[in-house]
Amino acid sequence: MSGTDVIGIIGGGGWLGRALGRAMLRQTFVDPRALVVSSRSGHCSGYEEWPQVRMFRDNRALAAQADVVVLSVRPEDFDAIDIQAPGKLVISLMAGVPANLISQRTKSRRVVRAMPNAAAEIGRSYTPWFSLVEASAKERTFVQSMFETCGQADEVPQESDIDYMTGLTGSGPALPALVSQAMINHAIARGLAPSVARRAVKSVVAGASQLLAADDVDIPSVIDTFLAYDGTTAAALAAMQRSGLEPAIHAGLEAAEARAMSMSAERNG
Ligand SMILES: NC(=O)c1ccc[n+]([C@@H]2O[C@H](COP(=O)([O-])OP(=O)(O)OC[C@H]3O[C@@H](n4cnc5c(N)ncnc54)[C@H](OP(=O)(O)O)[C@@H]3O)[C@@H](O)[C@H]2O)c1
Ligand code: PRO
Repeated sequence: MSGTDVIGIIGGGGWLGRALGRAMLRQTFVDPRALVVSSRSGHCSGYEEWPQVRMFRDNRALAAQADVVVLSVRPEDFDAIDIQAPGKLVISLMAGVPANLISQRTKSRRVVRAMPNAAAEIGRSYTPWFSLVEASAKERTFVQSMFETCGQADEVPQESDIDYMTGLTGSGPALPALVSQAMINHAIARGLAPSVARRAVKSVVAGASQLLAADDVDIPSVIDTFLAYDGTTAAALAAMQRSGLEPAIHAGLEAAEARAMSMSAERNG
């Protein structure tokens, strides 16, 4: 792997493909002349600032030009992707498509499965990744650095970790979104102006996220501190626990994992 490798993103105009492509360009991880992207129409929006990025309709042509192929189409669209990439590094962002199947179809053993999330758009994804065959030190550095252009990343030792984390971190941003929506709904029902309710909740959730993200902040200690204070916050937390918040979150994570596993199982036949 080298800094001059051509990177091709199949589905490079989609939500995640575009977020990754733009992050790599912004962070100068890839030169715009070394980025190729594809869509069914042959045009991908989001790259206007980098006119040297090449756009393809034909995925075989893209794969022929690229040293590294990123698969960022929806899982159900994978069947229509007919590329040969023997010896090339193939990085899939798809949920529920097993690495072995990707390897079989692309004719490459060098397959990595990664699971970024919607915060890639603002450079705040968390991306676990798994390599089907043991990656070389150069490949590891390349993949890790690629995903660090849009947030934090970690290699994980087994593919089942990716299926689990498809829910935990891939779908993860949707969980606080749902909690936020519940808070907004409550505030509006109690008579707050919707604009004030939305602004208040967004501000609280964004502020809390930054507070919790600090390296020296330990989440269980934060909860213990609120409980020990024994005031209104402790009352809220205790009532939420009694109402089954934790089982509800666990059920959500298990449902996402089960969906990822059943998608994989269906594809493995
Ligand atoms: N969004 C997330 O937060 C997220 C998080 C983790 C993982 N993922 C995974 O990332 C993948 C992409 O998700 P997404 O949310 O970015 O979906 P998306 O917004 O629908 O993007 C997929 C793109 O693939 C393109 N495409 C479909 N068939 C194609 C083909 N034959 N050749 C070239 N391009 C093709 C589509 O573009 P045209 O219709 O213009 O061709 C579309 O823009 C999925 O497999 C998903 O499981 C997504
Ligand atoms: N977003 C995609 C989905 O909802 C994959 C993980 C997160 O299926």
